[in-house]
Amino acid sequence: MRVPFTKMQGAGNDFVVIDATRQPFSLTAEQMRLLGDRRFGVGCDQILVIEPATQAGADFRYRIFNNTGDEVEHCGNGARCFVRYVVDAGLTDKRQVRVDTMNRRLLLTLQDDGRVTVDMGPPVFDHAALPFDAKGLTPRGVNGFELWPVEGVEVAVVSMGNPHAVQRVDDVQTAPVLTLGPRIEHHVSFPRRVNAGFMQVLARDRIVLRVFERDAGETLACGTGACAAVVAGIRLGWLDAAVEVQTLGGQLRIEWAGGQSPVLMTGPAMKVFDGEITL
Ligand SMILES: N[C@@H](CCC[C@H](N)C(=O)O)C(=O)O
Repeated sequence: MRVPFTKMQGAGNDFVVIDATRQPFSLTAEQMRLLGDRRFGVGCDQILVIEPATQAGADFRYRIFNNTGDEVEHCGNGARCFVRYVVDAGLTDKRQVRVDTMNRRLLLTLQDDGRVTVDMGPPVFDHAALPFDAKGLTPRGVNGFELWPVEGVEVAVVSMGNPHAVQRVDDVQTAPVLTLGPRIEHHVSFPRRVNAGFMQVLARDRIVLRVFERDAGETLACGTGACAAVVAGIRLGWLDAAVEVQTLGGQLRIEWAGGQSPVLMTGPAMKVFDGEITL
């Protein structure tokens, strides 16, 4: 099967984008693993599939698969690349696009400087939503929020549509992201596993973040991870309402006014090349 695709990246988090607005998407999990393989395929952190809208009020539907072939709920950097793709491919002439993911409707705005702002919706702290099973764990309350003891460190748990466990570290460069990340990802308290964030607070409006993503391992940036880290930092009293997040692959701006207000994420989205692969 010949599969046309577009390679894209947002702050170095990289994607194979498949346009399924004209023909149905039919790749198996095995074919997606091959597509995502950096040696035997194209290589990417996630595969993004763009489909026609199925719900009233939406412009498109957007599905996300980790490079393991597992379908997941959300991808923030991918959302920015999605809107860049649909505008550049002429699939819409709107600069504000509404898109449905597995469990959220996102509003995306293409800015004049080429960056994209995504209304990611509100964060969710309900443990069932992550899911997070706190049985046997005693939290430490900080500023009315909780830090949970997991794998010998304290994590804040937040869902941005997908699950995140965020910890504060003194030095993100030397943090044990590659060894502790997978242990947190697979910890028994997270039945559907979790994305593990490591944040260093530089100032109340500036953090450095590394994320060990569920399935994909450490990536150069994780958009939902940046939102989760800033939300956790605000709830814990460490951060202000607008924060610049430095990732390994670029900078994201995250804003959250608290409560049920949506988290806003602004950052880059770039095409790398078009291609075609036979699977
Ligand atoms: N890179 C993404 C998140 C992709 C999904 C994640 N690995 C998961 O399994 O939840 C982002 O930019 O948010």
